[in-house]
Amino acid sequence: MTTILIRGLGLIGSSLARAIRLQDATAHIIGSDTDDTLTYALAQHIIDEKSVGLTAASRADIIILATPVSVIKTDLAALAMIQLNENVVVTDVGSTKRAVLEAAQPLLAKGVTFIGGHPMAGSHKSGVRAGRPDLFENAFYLLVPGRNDDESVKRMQTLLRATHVKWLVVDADEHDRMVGQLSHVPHVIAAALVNETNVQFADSPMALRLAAGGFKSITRIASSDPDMWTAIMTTNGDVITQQLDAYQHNLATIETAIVNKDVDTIRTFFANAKETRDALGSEQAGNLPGFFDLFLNIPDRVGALADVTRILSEHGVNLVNIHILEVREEIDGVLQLTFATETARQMAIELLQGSFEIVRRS
Ligand SMILES: NC(=O)c1ccc[n+]([C@@H]2O[C@H](COP(=O)([O-])OP(=O)(O)OC[C@H]3O[C@@H](n4cnc5c(N)ncnc54)[C@H](O)[C@@H]3O)[C@@H](O)[C@H]2O)c1
Ligand SMILES: O=C(O)C(=O)C[C@]1(C(=O)O)C=C[C@@H](O)C=C1
Repeated sequence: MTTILIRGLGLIGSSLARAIRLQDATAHIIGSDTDDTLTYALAQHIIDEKSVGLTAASRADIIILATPVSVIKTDLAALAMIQLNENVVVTDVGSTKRAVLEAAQPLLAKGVTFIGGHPMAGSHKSGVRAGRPDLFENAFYLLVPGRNDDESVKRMQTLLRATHVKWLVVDADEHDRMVGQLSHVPHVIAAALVNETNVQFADSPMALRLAAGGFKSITRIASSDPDMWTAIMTTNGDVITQQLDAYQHNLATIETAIVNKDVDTIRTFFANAKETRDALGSEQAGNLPGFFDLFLNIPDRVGALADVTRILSEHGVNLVNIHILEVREEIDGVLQLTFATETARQMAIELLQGSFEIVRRS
């Protein structure tokens, strides 16, 4: 039996737990998080045991740190003070790697195996309820081993084989530069665009509701957790600010071309971007938007819930998750339906809006 301690059972930690569980029913999964999260995770059989802080660390064969990077750093320092299992593998899922590897030095100095990890898949949603076992399927999972140790890397890959990821070993500098451009800068841009739009519409707040696919798709990630992103900005700041400078230079170039009505430059700007973006595709894992929710008022009558699922399945619309948020006797409840694609959610809206009241669209 393998004992696995997962510290932080949010989107990523609970998705890993769910995937491990699918592959290895005998694994003993211990969770460490807030009591609310642990109670939910235990009830849903995502974990087998609740624990506090790092108290279970000494019993674990693998320790997965899946909290914000700031907490991962503190935990790595604390782990260096604890007597761990001789063959333990310690890993993390943090979005930056130089700071994490630096914080792992005292642990490495004690001879403990540490392998930095970063699954390149996720969502703007957070928390244990957002996790799913297939979150990482076909996504890249970057590994930054603390020292050359192929055997430990293989052990970790075996433990996490149910994630069905594509493993890639990189060094910490390379990692932070790549994800800076591909993930961190885009999150800054999305948040800045939303904030600036808010300022521009200060005198007409209703205008934001006109936002269609363009604004929504470029700003989806602005809904991500602020604490997680603060920790990322403070641990990859030098790279991010350099890349933002280059981006601003690019913006200035297109701005000048627009002012000068320089049609050739403007066209080349869009043509180059289209060529690169088209080659990337839109449906590959790690790129998927992840979750599309729909909220319905569900009347307090026998069979109402069954009607919703029947209508959707009759039309081949797949649900990722269904969750009753409120049920009060003789009063409508709120039903949360989660879909994997925007197309599926749109179909569901069309199919259900005649029979049920749609209350919110996130
Ligand atoms: N969200 C993504 O798309 C994504 C993708 C890849 C990697 N990551 C990285 O994975 C890590 C987790 O991100 P997430 O999206 O799962 O976040 P999340 O907010 O869904 O989960 C974080 C969990 O950690 C817990 N936590 C926070 N501080 C804690 C503490 N001091 N003690 C115990 N528990 C604590 C929270 O209660 C929460 O359950 C982050 O380091 C993030 O950078 C995120
Ligand atoms: O899909 C999203 O919502 C994400 O933000 C996932 C995303 C990314 O930027 O692509 C976010 C942070 C991670 O470290 C890795 C993946």
